[in-house]
Amino acid sequence: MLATYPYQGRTFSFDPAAPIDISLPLAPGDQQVNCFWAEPVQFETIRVGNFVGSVAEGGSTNYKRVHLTPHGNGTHTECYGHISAEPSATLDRCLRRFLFVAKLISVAPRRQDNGDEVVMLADVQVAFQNLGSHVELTPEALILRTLPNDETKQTRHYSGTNPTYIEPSLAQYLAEHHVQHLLLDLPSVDREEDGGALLAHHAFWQYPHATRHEATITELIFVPDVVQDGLYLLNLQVTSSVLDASPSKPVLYRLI
Ligand SMILES: N[C@@H](CC(=O)c1ccccc1NC=O)C(=O)O
Repeated sequence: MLATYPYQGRTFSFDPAAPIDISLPLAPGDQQVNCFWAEPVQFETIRVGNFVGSVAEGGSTNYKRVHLTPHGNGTHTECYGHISAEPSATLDRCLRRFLFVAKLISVAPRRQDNGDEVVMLADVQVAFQNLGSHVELTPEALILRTLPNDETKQTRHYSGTNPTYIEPSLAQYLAEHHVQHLLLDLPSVDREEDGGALLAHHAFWQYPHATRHEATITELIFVPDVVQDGLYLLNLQVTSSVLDASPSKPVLYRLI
């Protein structure tokens, strides 16, 4: 059974029973994706008096404390609070809608003279054109799958490896075209070590001169090869943490 979704004067259809989860799991141990020198996720069994929060150890319930670093462990979504001192710049205030029309494109980064691998604006523009159908449709969200798309992206330890990032002019272009949400399979839109410049973050949020308060960036997604480039309905879910970032669960539905 198909459901319909209206967008820019058209009616699209999607199958609610066919979700495509593009988040990475949050699990303890060193088999998980990791970046920015974060400690691995930890789930700690709570013990109080005779109580043990582990059914395996004889307790009545599982009851654990979670230790995690949103920017360093797994799929996460952030708002401009990532680069702002404003106390009100928290994701729970910025992200108030959870369904968006998204385009998924695949782009290979280009090696720069200094050895950096960078996703270039020109290549993204070509990929947009190559989508064929719905070329004229400006999406609310852009999902960037970098090539090659090997499975190791799900478990990579990125810290200290100078991972791929995006050209700041690409972030600027997305802001100018009112793309509110950027999702990508990299640890950051900016260079791992850039002296605190964070040029693409600033360009995407137009911070601080014309801050795009509702715009978000989602990092460390993984889009399997079987998912084709094209038009999707994106359901972007986060925790209600009062923080600049949250672990997140982006889920796609193919739009037809
Ligand atoms: N590149 C920045 C650091 C940075 O971007 C960052 C540091 C810790 C956690 C997350 C970061 N950026 C993520 O988007 C710098 O060199 O200061």
